Amino acid sequence: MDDAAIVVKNLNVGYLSDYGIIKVLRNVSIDIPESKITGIAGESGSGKSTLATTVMGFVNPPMFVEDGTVIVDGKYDILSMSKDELNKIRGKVISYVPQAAQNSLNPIRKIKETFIDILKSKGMDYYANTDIVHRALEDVGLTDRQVLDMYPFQLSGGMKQRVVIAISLLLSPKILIMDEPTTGLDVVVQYEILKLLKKIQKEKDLTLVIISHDIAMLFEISDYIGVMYGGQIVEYGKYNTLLEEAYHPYTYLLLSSIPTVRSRGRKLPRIPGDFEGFIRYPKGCVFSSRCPFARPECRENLPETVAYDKFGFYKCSRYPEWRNEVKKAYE
Ligand SMILES: Nc1ncnc2c1ncn2[C@@H]1O[C@H](COP(=O)(O)OP(=O)(O)OP(=O)(O)O)[C@@H](O)[C@H]1O
Repeated sequence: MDDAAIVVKNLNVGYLSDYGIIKVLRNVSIDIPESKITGIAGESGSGKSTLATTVMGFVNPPMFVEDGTVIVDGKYDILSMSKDELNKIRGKVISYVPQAAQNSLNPIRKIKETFIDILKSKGMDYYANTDIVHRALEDVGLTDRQVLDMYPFQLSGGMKQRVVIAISLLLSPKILIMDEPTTGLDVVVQYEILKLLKKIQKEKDLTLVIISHDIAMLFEISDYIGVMYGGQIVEYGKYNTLLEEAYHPYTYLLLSSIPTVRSRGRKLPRIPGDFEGFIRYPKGCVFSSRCPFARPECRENLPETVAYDKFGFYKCSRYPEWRNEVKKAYE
């Protein structure tokens, strides 16, 4: 316990595009604790999926890694492993469920055939391993085995998502990364899927990383939260620490902009402006142009990363001064 399941160090990742090189991840470092739920929050385009795919070693053109390391489960140096080596650990040590995975279940193949393909890709025979498949389906609450003889279109969105989770857990990985696991599902089904994920995480002592733009949902389920902005993780820490005392103004503003019953009728703080983009990237703090608490030096100088506890950190050189200004501005 209390070790890191994923260690990312000084990761810089970009894309080759018609406009030249677009550098997206900028010096990302994070230790993700094992046996906990980590939520990675951030607006669309902040680099969440780029981070997840790099951690999985899915680095294919136009994406490229400039430098940095990713160590998984204390021993797998992902970015120096071959495709064959990566294939051996994917599914067994670390699994990944991409965004909208439930929609990419092959529509003309029965669920059983998808399991046959997956096991085959790992050199395993379906019929010799039906017990594993049945257990995986039971784990996600699909106790009726008839589901194996159904086509994806015969399943509801929630059932498809359960199948996808069963596939990702088939070979008992220690780590599961899920990209937007509840997007596109109705609210009741979202709640059921979250409850299921929490149950599975506890029962299997899984390290679960959930990536989403839905910060309210992440705060519901996570033990730790990372906040991404413009290709950086600007803050990481225990969810209740961030909730009670965010160290980074962006975290504070994101949390304050979530409507609650209590805020009804009150004006919510908003985040002014837009991110400059990865081409006209800010020189100093990445959030400085939108930060109501920024000083001229924030625009010029990169903030230090301030670490605390075992895993927490933030990138703001104006903490704690900006907290006093919050009181004057909004409270
Ligand atoms: N194939 C690509 N070619 C060029 N640039 C890309 C490509 N994929 C992503 N990018 C760039 O990387 C940025 C981050 O994308 P990424 O998908 O990692 O963000 P995200 O936070 O996961 O967003 P979303 O929630 O919308 O998926 C994008 O804004 C875009 O500029």
